[in-house]
Amino acid sequence: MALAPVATPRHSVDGFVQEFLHELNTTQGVTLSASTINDQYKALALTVRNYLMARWLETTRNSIKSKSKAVAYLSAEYLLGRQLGNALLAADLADIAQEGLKQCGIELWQLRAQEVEPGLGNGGLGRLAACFIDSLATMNVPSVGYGIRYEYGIFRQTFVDGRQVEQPDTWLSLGSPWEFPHPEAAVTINFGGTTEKYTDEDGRERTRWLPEWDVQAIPYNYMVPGYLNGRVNTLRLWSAEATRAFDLQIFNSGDYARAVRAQTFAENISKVLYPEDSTPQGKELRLQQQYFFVAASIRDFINQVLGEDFDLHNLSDRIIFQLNDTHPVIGVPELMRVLIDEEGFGWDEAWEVTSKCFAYTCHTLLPEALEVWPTELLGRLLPRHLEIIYAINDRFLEQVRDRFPGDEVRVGRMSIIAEYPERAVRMAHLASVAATKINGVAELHSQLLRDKVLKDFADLWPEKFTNVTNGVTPRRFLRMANYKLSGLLTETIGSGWVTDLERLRELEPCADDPEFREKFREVKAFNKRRLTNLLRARDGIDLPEGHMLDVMVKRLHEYKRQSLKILHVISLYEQVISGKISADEITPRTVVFGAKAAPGYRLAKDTIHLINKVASVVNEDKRLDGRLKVAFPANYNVTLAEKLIPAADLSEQISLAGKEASGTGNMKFALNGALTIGTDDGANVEIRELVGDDHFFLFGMTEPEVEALQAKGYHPGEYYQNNPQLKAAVDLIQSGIFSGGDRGTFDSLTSSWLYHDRFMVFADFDSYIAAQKKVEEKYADQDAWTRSAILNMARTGYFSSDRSMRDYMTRIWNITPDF
Ligand SMILES: CCc1ccc([C@H](C)CC(=O)N[C@@H]2O[C@H](CO)[C@@H](O)[C@H](O)[C@H]2O)cc1
Repeated sequence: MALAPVATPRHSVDGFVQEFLHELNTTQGVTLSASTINDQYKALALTVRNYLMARWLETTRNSIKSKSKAVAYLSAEYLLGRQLGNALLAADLADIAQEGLKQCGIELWQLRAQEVEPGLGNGGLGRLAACFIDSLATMNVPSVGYGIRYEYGIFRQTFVDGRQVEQPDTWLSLGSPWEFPHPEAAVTINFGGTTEKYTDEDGRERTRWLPEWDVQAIPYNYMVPGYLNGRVNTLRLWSAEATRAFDLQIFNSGDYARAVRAQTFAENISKVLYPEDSTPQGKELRLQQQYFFVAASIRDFINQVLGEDFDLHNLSDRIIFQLNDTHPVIGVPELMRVLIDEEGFGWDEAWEVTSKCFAYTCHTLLPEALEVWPTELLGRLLPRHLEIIYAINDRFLEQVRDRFPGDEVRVGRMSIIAEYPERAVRMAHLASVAATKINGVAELHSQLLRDKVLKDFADLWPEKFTNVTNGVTPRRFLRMANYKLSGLLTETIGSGWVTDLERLRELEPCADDPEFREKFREVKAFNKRRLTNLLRARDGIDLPEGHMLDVMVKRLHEYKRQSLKILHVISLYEQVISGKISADEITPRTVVFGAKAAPGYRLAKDTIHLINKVASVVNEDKRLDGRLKVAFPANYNVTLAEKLIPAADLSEQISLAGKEASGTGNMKFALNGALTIGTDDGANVEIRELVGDDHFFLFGMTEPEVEALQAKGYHPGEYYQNNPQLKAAVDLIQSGIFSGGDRGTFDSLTSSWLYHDRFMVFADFDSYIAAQKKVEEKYADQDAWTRSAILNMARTGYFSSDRSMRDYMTRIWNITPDF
């Protein structure tokens, strides 16, 4: 008996209101008059879900029915941002909801403000994953995102006396209306124990894993709606629960704590996101998290999509697992274990399949960010996987010796197993051996991977290496975050740009149109007023009228050089209070920072402290006549980015060349009509090539120049001694003026600069200051500035994550969208 397809509510104000009130009454169990904002928000979310449900079920049914190849995006992080606005957009419900709610006496923006964003990521890598799954859905690509449903996401940042203090991220405290738990599809995940050899019924020598303990991986599904295309893909996040939640015997023996210990122990696995984004702490729980979600995802895809009668020899015809950095690479020995130990494949048979099922994206250039797991730890937690990794390595090193006979130094360098300082597994080497394709995230980055970080592997397998420059979704970071600009774009070139961002090119002629420039400036002014209202209400920060907004928002890390930005501010301040320049020589500017520091990253936290202390002095010093301000709203996240980026005039992308793999904030700012001051690093290079040198403030050493200076020997103290402006700025910090007269407060920072300065802040200082002069000169000519801003927008359509997905499909996945 054919079931009727799920009814979608009527796409009208009445249909919407009816559905909303129905959800308010039946699901929230309240009347409109008695409902709280949270009730109304929940009911609205449920209503929007209902408009998307039919297409979600349809998409899921088709993806299981279709025999076409799909992508499984494996990522330990997804920085999703708020869901309501994006769902309203995808379902083309924003206007209807606005009107319908108004009829109910409710303001849509108030309900949107009720949503706590799922902060299931640290920064660039996590947000990129979120942009990518949005593009995969909008481009009709059969795909599923797999990850971890952390109970606590990235910490909430507060400032106490200018210092970062972390608060737990209780994003689930009011429940999340966007998740669909499926405990019936739980997967058992094993840990610990030993392995044993045995002879199977066919007399073959086999190995089996005898795990010591296990947990349940419970899948929670999230909708990933395509933009106005009737498709809804799925994001499947795993949550850990104890297999035996409660031990009644132990409870009855009165040892209540031990009775529930298994539960707490198990739950710990998906309890909290590790807040580091570049220096792995090597904690066992982190490895448990990685194996937990990857093993569940592989088993889930085989069970739920392929089904038990699927011949796994053909697995690579149906799936490609994209490894979002090395965090999910334990999936390689896991798939080998499943094929050999559970499916009875021989080694070569299993490797034949496995080595066609994975692709690896590297997101970093910092050696310390490359994960290595001590064999002691990995062997204790996953004894069978360590055996398999050793076997993979043995066969790999045979290949290396064949190709480079007698070159044992190379063998040692390339081995998946490091012997020093302790025996450990190099996860980037394992990924490079197993992956069909290895890509960096910007052209310069991919080149540096080939020439340096993974050179040995590029020499061995040049065909494996490719590049896919990052991108950002134009739905969230333009259409939704900057709706005033979107309106101007659509009225000027039509609405096609939302799914075909290169269409922005059609705006180029508008740069020479004074009328359009005026409209563009009105939009920017609107966005600035909106930000001003937000920061006043959110942080008690007052943004002065008519200032250039100079914005630096990204994780706090020495290589990103927030220190260079604050030294610029301190230098301007020093010159005024020392009378070298008068305040009116300064272009009215507010420098806006947004940045979280990993809790254990001392110098990063000291930099936050310095920035806040400089702000509290500079913002109150009348001698500046209010022409230079510093604003540092706390808890920078996706929601704040959506308000900050559209309001920005100047985008700070000032990392030391050769350190930032790509950057994605740089793309969001350019697309929202901000000009970039930046080094030739990461994707800045490609942004500058596309927008043109006249519309980009380039400064600093190039990557080869950095290498050369490093090789020659870099002595930051000399730059300090020989550069009076730099010296005056550093001395002002050491004077104690920003620390209530205490001269030593920032010694950790100033001494790290004077004696190490690993990221060459002093070496690039002069060039940076000179570029900032050019910024001031250009900003004085608002028409020239606006013209450049429009050209930045018109020429950066390339940085759509839709284009990135097209590149992955053609260069790595060999997949074509479902049409
Ligand atoms: C602690 C282990 C660890 C190490 C590295 C990472 C990430 C790879 C760091 C990260 O987010 N990298 C950023 O990835 C972005 C997306 O490709 C790039 O645009 C940024 O340049 C890069 O820093 C997370 C956690």
